[in-house]
Amino acid sequence: MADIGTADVRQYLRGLAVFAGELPEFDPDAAPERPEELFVDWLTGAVDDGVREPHAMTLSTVGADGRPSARVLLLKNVDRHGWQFAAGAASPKGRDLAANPVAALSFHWPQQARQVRITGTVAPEPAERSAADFLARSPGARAEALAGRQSSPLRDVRELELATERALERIEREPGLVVPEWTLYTVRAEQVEFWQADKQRRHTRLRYERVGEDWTRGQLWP
Ligand SMILES: Cc1cc2nc3c(=O)[nH]c(=O)nc-3n(C[C@H](O)[C@H](O)[C@H](O)COP(=O)(O)O)c2cc1C
Repeated sequence: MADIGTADVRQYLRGLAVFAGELPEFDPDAAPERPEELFVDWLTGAVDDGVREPHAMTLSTVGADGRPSARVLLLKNVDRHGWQFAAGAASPKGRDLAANPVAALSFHWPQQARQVRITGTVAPEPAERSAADFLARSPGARAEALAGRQSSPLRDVRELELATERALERIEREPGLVVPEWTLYTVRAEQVEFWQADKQRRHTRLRYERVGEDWTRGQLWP
């Protein structure tokens, strides 16, 4: 690991590689009519190139106080209805979404120097779909959700250990148990931008914009 003092960080960052390696082609004129089709194409390309956790994305929300907040989540599904993720409704992000049902999602696949940016409105799915998502999680992940209190201050690690242990026991006793606040959310995209880096900085940007149930698309200046 490099040993750098804080005074040298600027220089150190300047020396790091960006858009290294071979970059894929992106022809915006050949792009499909719908953004979810291109998204799945890029996602599978990221998987093929060995991107770790290619389905991890940054979810940005806005709180009741107007302040933004961002964190990484896993994508659960994408289809013509939108991009889905799951989270606790009582968590800070769940509370943000209740106050302001809008969000931005961003994906970054460094091996291909690609980025996808999505903005839209967010709606919870019906309880039975959220329950199905919950039951598909591993026992450990279900126990974590059952223990609850996500993002509240942890004063004693033993309290967490005890709560997780109890939650795991309960899940073993009641395998069909569902945490009601576990929610599958769908982002109904209004804009989806596909960004492909170019080593010469002539990046290619294609933005889709929703028009009812259809989409228009056009390129943006880099
Ligand atoms: C790769 C990765 C995947 C994650 N997936 C999820 C997820 O699917 N759902 C979730 O609630 N939190 C997930 N997290 C944790 C969140 O980033 C976050 O710490 C947590 O949800 C609390 O966020 P909040 O305080 O803004 O509500 C993930 C974190 C990482 C690094």
